[in-house]
Amino acid sequence: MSQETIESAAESSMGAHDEAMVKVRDLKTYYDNSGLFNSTPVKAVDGVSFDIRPGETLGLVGESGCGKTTLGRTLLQLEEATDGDIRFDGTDITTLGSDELQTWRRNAQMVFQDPQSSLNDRMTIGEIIREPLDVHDWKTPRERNQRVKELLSTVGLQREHYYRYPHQFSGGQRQRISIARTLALEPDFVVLDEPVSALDVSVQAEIINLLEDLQEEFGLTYLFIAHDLSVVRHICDRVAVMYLGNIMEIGPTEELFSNPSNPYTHSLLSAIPEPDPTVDRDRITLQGTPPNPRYPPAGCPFSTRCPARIRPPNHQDLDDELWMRLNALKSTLAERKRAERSIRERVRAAVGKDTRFGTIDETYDELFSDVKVPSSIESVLDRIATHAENHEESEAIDLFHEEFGSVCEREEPSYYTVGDDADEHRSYCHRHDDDYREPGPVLDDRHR
Ligand SMILES: Nc1ncnc2c1ncn2[C@@H]1O[C@H](COP(=O)(O)OP(=O)(O)OP(=O)(O)O)[C@@H](O)[C@H]1O
Repeated sequence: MSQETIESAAESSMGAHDEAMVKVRDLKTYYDNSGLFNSTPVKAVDGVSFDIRPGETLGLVGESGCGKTTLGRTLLQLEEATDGDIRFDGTDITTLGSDELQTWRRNAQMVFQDPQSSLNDRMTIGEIIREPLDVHDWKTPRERNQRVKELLSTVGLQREHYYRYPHQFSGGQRQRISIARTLALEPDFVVLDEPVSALDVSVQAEIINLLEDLQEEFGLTYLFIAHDLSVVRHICDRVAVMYLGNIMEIGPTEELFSNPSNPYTHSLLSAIPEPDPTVDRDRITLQGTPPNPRYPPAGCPFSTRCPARIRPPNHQDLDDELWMRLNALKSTLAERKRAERSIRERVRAAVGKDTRFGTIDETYDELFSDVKVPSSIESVLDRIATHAENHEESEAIDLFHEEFGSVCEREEPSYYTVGDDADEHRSYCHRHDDDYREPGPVLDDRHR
C-alpha cells in the first residue's frame, strides 16, 4: 500500500483538486453557548479539509453527534465558521457581507431530513415553492407562478397540487415538495441532510432515484449526509467518514467500502449486516460512547475507543482481552474526570449523592476480576486506583498514559494517502506510518 505523509494540514490534506467547486480548508465550527455550568465550547467541527468537484455526490457518514449537520450548515453559512475557509468557485464565502451572502445563497440550498416539520402547514404548496423566488425577487410574479408549476412536474407532482396544503400529502410527496423548493432558484450545490431517513423504505428508493435524475438533468453537486451506509454506497461517488468533528477517512465510495483503511471506518462497516452467511466477519464492538465534543481527547480523536490503538513497546505482548479492559478503564477515568469538571456533579457529591460512576473498587472488580493480570500491570493499576480514590483523576490518567500510552494519545495523526487510488483515498491514523503495522491486519489479529 502506498503511503505518503501529507504534512501541510490545509492545502494538501485532502488532495487539492484544481477542478473543485467547493474547497474547504481547516474548517472549525464551535458552539460557544457558555452558561452557568460550562464555558468550554462544543467543537462540533474541528478542522476539516476536503474538496467537492462539480457534478459529484460526496457522502458524509458517521455516528449521531459527530458533526455532519453542523458541517453541512456551515458550508451554506447557516452556521458561522469559527475558523478556516470555504471557497465556492474561488470565493471564500466565510468573508461575505450579508447582501453578498444573500445573493450567493441562490447557488446553494439544503434539503432537510424531516419533510413533516420543514414545510409550513399554513401555506399552500405553490406558496411554499414560490417563497424563495419571492424572497430573491425573481422575475415577474406571473413567471414565478409558471416556474412553480414547472417545478411541480419536475419532481413528479401535478400542477393542481399548487393549491393544496402539506398535510394533504404523504411523507414522500412532502419530500418532493421540499426538493422542488430547493431547486426553485436553480442552485449548483445542494446539501441533502438525511433526505430519506424519515421515509418508508419503499419510498426511499423513489426519492433517491429522483435525486439522481435531477442531478443528471441540472448538473447538481451534492453533499449527501446519511447514516444508512447502503444508501450512501448506492448514491455517492466519494465518501467522507466523520468522527468527533474530524474526517477520519475520505475516498472513492467503492474503494472505501471494499478496502477501508481507518480503524473507525473498519468498525463502522463491520456493523453492516453481512448478506453472505458464509463470509466470516466479526463485528468490531467499540468500547464506550464517543467523547463529549467539548472535551475531545488529546492526540487522535478516536484514541479513546480505537480497537487498533498502538501499544507502547513494553506491552506489545499483552493479552488482547486485558488490553481492551485497560482501555475501558481509561474511558472510565476520562468520564470521571469530566464529571469532576462539572459543577453540578461537584454539588451532588457535596450533598452526599453518589456520582454516576460508583467506586473504583467496583470498576476494577467489573473489569479485571475474570482476566489474568500480570504483577507488573497490577502494581500500576494499584497506583492508578490510589489516585482515583483521592479524586485525582487527572493524575490517574497521566499515570495511565505514562505506562500504557502511545503516539495515539500524544500526537494528532497526519493524513496519509492509502489504497490503490493514491491521490483520492486518505486516512487519518498513526498506523499508516511505516513504523507501525497497518490497521487492517491488526484488527484481523485482535478481532477475528
Ligand atoms: N446549536 C447548538 N448548540 C450547541 N451544541 C450544538 C448545537 N447544534 C449541535 N450541537 C452539538 O454539536 C455536535 C454535533 O452535532 P450535529 O448535529 O452536527 O451532529 P450530527 O452528526 O449531524 O448528528 P445527527 O446524526 O444526530 O444529526 C453534537 O455534540 C451536538 O450536540
